[in-house]
Amino acid sequence: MKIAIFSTKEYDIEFLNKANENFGNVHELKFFETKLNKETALLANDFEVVSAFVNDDLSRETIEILSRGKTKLIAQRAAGYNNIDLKALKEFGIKAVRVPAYSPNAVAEYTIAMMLSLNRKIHRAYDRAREKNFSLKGLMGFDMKGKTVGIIGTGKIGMNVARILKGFDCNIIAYDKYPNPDCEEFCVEYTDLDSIFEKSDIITIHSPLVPETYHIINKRAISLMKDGVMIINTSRGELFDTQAVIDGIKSRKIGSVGMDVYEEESDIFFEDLSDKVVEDDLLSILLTFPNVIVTGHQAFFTDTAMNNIAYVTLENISEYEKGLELTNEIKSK
Ligand SMILES: NC(=O)c1ccc[n+]([C@@H]2O[C@H](COP(=O)([O-])OP(=O)(O)OC[C@H]3O[C@@H](n4cnc5c(N)ncnc54)[C@H](O)[C@@H]3O)[C@@H](O)[C@H]2O)c1
Repeated sequence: MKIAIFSTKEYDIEFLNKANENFGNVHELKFFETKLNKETALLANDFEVVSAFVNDDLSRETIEILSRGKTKLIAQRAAGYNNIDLKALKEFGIKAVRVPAYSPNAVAEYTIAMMLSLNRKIHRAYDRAREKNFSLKGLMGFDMKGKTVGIIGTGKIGMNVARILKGFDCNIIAYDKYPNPDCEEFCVEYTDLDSIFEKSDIITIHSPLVPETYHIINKRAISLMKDGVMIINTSRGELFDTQAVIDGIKSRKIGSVGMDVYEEESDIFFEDLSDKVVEDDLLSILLTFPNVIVTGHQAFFTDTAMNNIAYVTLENISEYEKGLELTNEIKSK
C-alpha cells in the first residue's frame, strides 16, 4: 500500500524503513519532510494512507482536502491526537489509528530526568564546568526523599512516573478524572486538583490535551501552589498558560519549570533554528531563566520508542489493508 508519511526526519526514515523489512517491504513508503497541513495536503492526493506526527495540522480544512483525494486512513505516529479534528474525520469518512503505548517508560524516565536536573541544577553545572567555574554558589538542591509529588493524569506515563518516584521514597499524590487502580501499588493517594496544587513540592502533568485540561496550569492554579514549587510538563504545551507560568516565575512563586512541550511549538520544535531570530517572545523569555529547562519535544525519543512507533504504525496500516478490525482506531466521540 502507498503511504504518504509527513514530518519525516532522517531518524523516522531509518526506523520506518527498518520496520517495513519486517512486513516484507510490502508498504510503499513515500517520505515528505514537510508538515501536513492545509497547504501541503494536496501532496497526499494519490495516497490512500497518510501518516502524521504530533505537530501536523489535521484540522477540518486539511481533512476536507485529503478527502477529495484518495485518503481513507490517517496513521498517527504518536499516542496523543489533539492535532486531529475527529468530527471532521467522521464527516468525511476517514478513519484514524494511532500508537497508544510505544514506550511510556521513555516519557516517564525523561520526566524524572527533568526533575533531577532542575533540582540539582545539572544544566547550570554543565555550563559552568565548561568555563572551568567549579563554584557551587546557587547550585543547592533538595533531597527527593519525603517530598510530595503531585501527578495529574495517571495513565500509562503518569503511572510509570509514580513507579519510579516510589523508589525515591517520595510522597505521591495524584489527580485523575478516571483514577487508575493499578497505581495503588505505587502508594499513590488520589485527591482533588486543588489539593494537588496546594500540597505538592513538585507537580508533573500527564493528562491528554482536552478542553478540560487546556491551561490547567493557570494563574489561579499557580496562586494555590507552594512557594518554590517545581512544575514539569512533558505532555502538551497547551496544558500551561505560558504567560501565567512566566508571571509565576518572575514573582518567585514558581521555583523551577521543566517543559518538553510548548503552546506554540508547532513551527519551532523539531527544527534547527540556531542561525535564525526566534520571534516568539514568550519562548525567548523562558529561555533566559536559569531555573527553566526547555527541550524540543524529545521525551519520547528513545530507540525502543522509535522502533515501536514505526512497527505499530505499519501494523495498524496492515490491519486496514487486510480489512481487519483496527486495534488502535481513534474513535470519534
Ligand atoms: N513529550 C512527549 O514526547 C510525549 C510522548 C507521548 C505522550 N505525550 C503526552 O502524554 C500524554 C499522556 O500519555 P499516556 O500514554 O500516559 O496517556 P493515557 O491515556 O494512558 O493517560 C492519560 C491519563 O489522563 C487522564 N485524564 C483524562 N482526562 C483527564 C482530565 N480532564 N483531568 C485529569 N486527568 C485526565 C486519563 O484518565 C488517563 O489516566 C499524552 O496525551 C500526550 O499528550 C508526550
